[in-house]
Amino acid sequence: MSSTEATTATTTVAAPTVVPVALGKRGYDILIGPGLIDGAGEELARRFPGSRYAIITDETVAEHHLDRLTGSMTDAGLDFTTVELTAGEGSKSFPVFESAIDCVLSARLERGDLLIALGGGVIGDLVGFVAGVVRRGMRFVQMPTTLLAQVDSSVGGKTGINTRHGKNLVGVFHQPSLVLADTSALDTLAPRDFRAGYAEVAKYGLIDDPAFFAWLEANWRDVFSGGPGRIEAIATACRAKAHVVKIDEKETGPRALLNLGHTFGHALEAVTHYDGTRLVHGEGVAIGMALAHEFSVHMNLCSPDDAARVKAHLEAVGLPTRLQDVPGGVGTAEELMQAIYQDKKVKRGRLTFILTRGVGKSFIADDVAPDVVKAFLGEKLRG
Ligand SMILES: NC(=O)c1ccc[n+]([C@@H]2O[C@H](COP(=O)([O-])OP(=O)(O)OC[C@H]3O[C@@H](n4cnc5c(N)ncnc54)[C@H](O)[C@@H]3O)[C@@H](O)[C@H]2O)c1
Ligand SMILES: O=C(O)C(=O)C[C@@H](O)[C@H](O)[C@H](O)COP(=O)(O)O
Ligand SMILES: [Zn+2]
Repeated sequence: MSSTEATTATTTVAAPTVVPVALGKRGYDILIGPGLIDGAGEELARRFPGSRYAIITDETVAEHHLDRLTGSMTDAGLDFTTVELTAGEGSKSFPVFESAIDCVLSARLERGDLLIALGGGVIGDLVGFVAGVVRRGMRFVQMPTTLLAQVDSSVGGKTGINTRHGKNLVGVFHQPSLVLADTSALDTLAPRDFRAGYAEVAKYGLIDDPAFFAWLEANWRDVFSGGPGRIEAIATACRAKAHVVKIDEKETGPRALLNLGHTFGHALEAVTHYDGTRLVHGEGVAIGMALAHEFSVHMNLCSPDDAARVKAHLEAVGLPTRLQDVPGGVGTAEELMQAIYQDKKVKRGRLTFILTRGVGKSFIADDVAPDVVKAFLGEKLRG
């Protein structure tokens, strides 16, 4: 055999992009790239020697990606148990929270062990909350498998569940110990869920990065088709979020900017009873961001051209932008206002909104007059 024939073919996997979240003792790395689930066992064994794990996922994600993770963890000699929950927003609820806790305790995981959230934002928010309270705080690893989770929910430590009163009303700030964003997991994601996650990507441009928004307008097809722009967009979003979380971990100030589009969006999710067939979070955020720009025009803060530009881009990628786009309707302006009053940004009964002076010029507006918001919503409901 010649030396050329003897050479073993090796697959070169590009090193992941690493984005640090600089929070001192609570700091951690976000690793972004393809194949990270397959290499997770080794990564975990190196970073958390001697630990046991509970992998918590949903049934859809399990079907596509659980074997890759359990195979890798078995190869690395790790001890773990797995829990599969029902997919969808309904799992961010007290009954599912309780049953997840029961599984973790039944497996006798100790405080120093780790939970692994393998899934989208629903699994990440729920598992983070379980980790935050079981034995008064366990460590957890985020393995986000949706675009939304890779660019937003897996980073920053906001965890929690919904109640009939509103979105994310019960939860804790609890930072993960590591985020492994395997971009190849996105290949199995339904187009609707990919689009919904894109709304949160566009959000970073609209908050304070007009160049990123312009880049997305030019490159969104590459992001959707899985070209090199996809990892670039995810890394840009993670860097932006890591920066905001570093300067304001518990949202006493600028972190509220990450709520652009969410005051309206969360109200829409609440009035549609978190029914993911009618509206998913990212779609609510897309409508909410379009409304936030139109409301800013209504308040003479933003030019109609900028609001139209934002709406045009969201519509170009196939996202909804109007109240009328929600199947089955969204109720009355009064019903939406009741939901808006449960927003966590309400201070002493006064409404806070993220408004804008144009693309990439968002700001926090305290004390927005409720009758002006209600009149605006009434106008929008009339079409
Ligand atoms: N904590 C935060 O900072 C934060 C930020 C943004 C959103 N969120 C929350 O995130 C949630 C929305 O997250 P989401 O959009 O990821 O929804 P999700 O977790 O419900 O996932 C969407 C759907 O995709 C499926 N799925 C996930 N990964 C898949 C894959 N790789 N292949 C095939 N199917 C896959 C899921 O089973 C589900 O049916 C909302 O509850 C929202 O409030 C939290
Ligand atoms: O991380 C944040 O801060 C955000 O606001 C990100 C949002 O995209 C996310 O939907 C978050 O869960 C909303 O926070 P909430 O405090 O309004 O529940
Ligand atoms: Zn969001």
